[in-house]
Amino acid sequence: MTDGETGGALGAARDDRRGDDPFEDALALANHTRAAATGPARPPEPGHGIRSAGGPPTAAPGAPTARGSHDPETATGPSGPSGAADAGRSPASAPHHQPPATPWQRARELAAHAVPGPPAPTATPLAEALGRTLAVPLTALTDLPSFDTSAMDGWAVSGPGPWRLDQPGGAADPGILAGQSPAEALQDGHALAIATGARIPSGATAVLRSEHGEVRELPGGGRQLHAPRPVPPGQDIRPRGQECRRGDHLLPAGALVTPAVLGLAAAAGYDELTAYPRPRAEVFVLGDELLDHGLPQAGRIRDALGPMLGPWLQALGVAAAAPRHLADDADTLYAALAESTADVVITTGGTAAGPVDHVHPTLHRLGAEVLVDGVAVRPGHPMLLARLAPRRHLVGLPGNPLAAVSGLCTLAEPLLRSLAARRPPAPCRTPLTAPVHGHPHDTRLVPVAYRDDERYGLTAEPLHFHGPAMLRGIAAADALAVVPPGGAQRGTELELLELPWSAGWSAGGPADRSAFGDPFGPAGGAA
Ligand SMILES: Nc1nc2c(c(=O)[nH]1)N[C@H]1C(S)=C(S)[C@@H](COP(=O)(O)OP(=O)(O)OC[C@H]3O[C@@H](n4cnc5c(N)ncnc54)[C@H](O)[C@@H]3O)O[C@H]1N2
Ligand code: MOO
Repeated sequence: MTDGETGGALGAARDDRRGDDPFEDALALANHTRAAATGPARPPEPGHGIRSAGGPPTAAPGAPTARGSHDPETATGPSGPSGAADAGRSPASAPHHQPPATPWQRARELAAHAVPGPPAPTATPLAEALGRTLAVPLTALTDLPSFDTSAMDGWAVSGPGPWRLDQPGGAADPGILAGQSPAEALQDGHALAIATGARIPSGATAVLRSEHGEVRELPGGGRQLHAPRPVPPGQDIRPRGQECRRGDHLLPAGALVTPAVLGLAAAAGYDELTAYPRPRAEVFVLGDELLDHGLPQAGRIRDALGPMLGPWLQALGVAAAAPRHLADDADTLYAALAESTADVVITTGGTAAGPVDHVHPTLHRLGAEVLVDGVAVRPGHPMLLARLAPRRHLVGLPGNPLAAVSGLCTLAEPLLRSLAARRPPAPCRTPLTAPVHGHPHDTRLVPVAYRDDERYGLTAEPLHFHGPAMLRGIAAADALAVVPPGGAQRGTELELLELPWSAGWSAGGPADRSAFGDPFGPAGGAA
């Protein structure tokens, strides 16, 4: 139903809303400045038209050959003209030829293999290594612990008790503290106060915890330490090399640098790690209707994608520049794409063939190679992937927000994962708590939340509010369920694409059902 939404009097509304608007002005200024700074848009290289590598080389038998159930007119329109002659033309005058949609799984593979591999690894200071992938194994640069260490606050003791308490600094002597190097050996029958983490003096055989010892004054002066029971040798001493020996293999190449890996690397003596660079992404948010603050008004709406995509990309280990809003203007988009040096440019909106949908014509004008032009997935089927230069790609996300999420997970995530040398996530299949309708031909991605089921363990509950323009479902979700054409019954184990921040809980919480009201009828109704 929502596939058939139309833009209506969009063009007319757009003229009305130009006016005294600070965001509009800032936008215009930013784009103007940027365009002016770069001079006239670079002309395309002669003979470069749009080169489509798209098409589904492995289309499943019986797969749809036009773009799903969409208007066949748009699926069979003529190819646009190539080269400079069509620069700046509106899509209305150069209709985009829509090739067959690529099957969803194939689209993900094409995205993952769009680059031959990650760029060369670099030495990366620990503070910048989070989220990168190790290019070489992590081996210990030192024994850990690197010296025999007291595991408790108490006394280092030598031999069986009782022990004469050494207090070279007087009665208030704190003994050996962490960070100090005891110079003198402990004599047999002697004890010395020691703190957790302090280096064990040579000659010590064990540590007696402070709560287990009793200090008694001796009649002739001095003090004696008593233990209620015998202290086994080695008690509460962490021996040197207990965790690892210098040169031990700690983690393999390909491991993700997590906060815990940073901690381990620091403990093992590293100041920098040899890791693959973070892919650099730039996000261009298209749409003159978008506001960056306040309430929607006069036909204009808030930009939901700018605030979402930066952090989402960061969660994927990407260095993402602050999203830039671009005016719905072909030359502005052309200049921004021609100028960008990012590994991956992500555009939002403008992928369809509406009056101000400039993505296809601009790729054409740039001579980009379109690798995926439409995917057999709902929502988000107008998504696209193009090669701007040998190692520079563009992912065109549809403007509808959940459709954009679908494009992000389908095309951007595998591409960025390959660039970052990240491993694919472990396959995750979970039974559904409720049936989900399917699209007749296309894969569907449906937001689901994890639920604990007494009988089945971890299950996935399909969420409502999953229309292409809605984020309410995905905001409460842990994952997107991959629903095959035709749908899935309750209890079916479906592949899940986990959201990058998912940790088995969701914003609504298992007990709160209020987020899952029903504007669409049955759970998981077809988008
Ligand atoms: N004649 C046809 N029209 C449309 C088709 C089609 O096949 N034939 N496909 C529809 C589908 S499905 C989608 S998805 C959209 C994709 O359109 P675009 O990528 O060109 O996106 P826009 O037209 O710019 O915007 C679509 C929709 O999303 C809103 N939007 C855009 N950006 C944002 C943002 N940053 N935050 C929030 N909302 C955003 C925009 O206002 C529109 O409502 O095309 C359909 N049309
Ligand atoms: O159905 Mo569109 O692909 O709104 O996402």
